[in-house]
Amino acid sequence: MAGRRVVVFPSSVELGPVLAHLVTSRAEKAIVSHGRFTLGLSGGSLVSMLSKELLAMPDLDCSKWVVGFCDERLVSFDDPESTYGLYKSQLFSKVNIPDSGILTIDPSLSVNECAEDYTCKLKKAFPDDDFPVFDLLLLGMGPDGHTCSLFPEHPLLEETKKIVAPISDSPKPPPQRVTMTFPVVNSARSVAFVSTGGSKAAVLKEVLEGREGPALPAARVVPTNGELFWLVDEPAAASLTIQVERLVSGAKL
Ligand SMILES: O=C1O[C@H](COP(=O)(O)O)[C@@H](O)[C@H](O)[C@H]1O
Repeated sequence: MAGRRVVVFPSSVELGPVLAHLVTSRAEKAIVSHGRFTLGLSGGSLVSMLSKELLAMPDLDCSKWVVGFCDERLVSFDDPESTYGLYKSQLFSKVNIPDSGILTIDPSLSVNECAEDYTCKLKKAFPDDDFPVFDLLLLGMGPDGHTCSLFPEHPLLEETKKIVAPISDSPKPPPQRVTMTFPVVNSARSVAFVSTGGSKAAVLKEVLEGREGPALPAARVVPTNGELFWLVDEPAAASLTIQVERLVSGAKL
């Protein structure tokens, strides 16, 4: 597929620094171009890898970053399932992102109100866009092929109007979440999936090489005008037969 780069690393040890460099290089470019860097974060296994690798970057300056969440679980910020809560303790408390630059959900609201409230926050942060155009979205993929909180065979896969949607029946706990929709994901200037470990091998093959039946959610991420990276380790890539790039540490994307 044109514009998609599948990049395989021996392990997350080599992948991590390349991911951090991707983030900071897209940040520099965005700040030169339009004065700020808008970053969408996912939860799950990404949180600890990204936090560790960004904190290891020399002279990290996040003062012009605006950070949102690709999806968020509707739990209080001190719940171990809260994606914001995890980033707060592992990253935000240690870098200079202004509080006003961190766009959080309001977990005290009902799931529908929460999605509306988060939609308003994104519209305010992106007043010129019909669908927010993030400079970079970092995505994960579950072993079922979900990304954000967009799950296989769920009606939300067909959402075309909303920026943020509520979900009350997430098959992965917790059941109540809010999620960016595909129109937002596919409007981004850059999208990078991070997928590691042998538990992702079978689904990664289906997502990247196709399958019988409807495309899995992660396969529906095809940025309209943006670049798409799949950063994976050897165990996750073990079943792939497509051509991939193999990189080691020090590589730059
Ligand atoms: O529930 C979620 O899962 C996905 C994938 O997580 P991973 O631990 O398998 O990498 C994550 O991207 C999403 O943000 C999260 O809410």
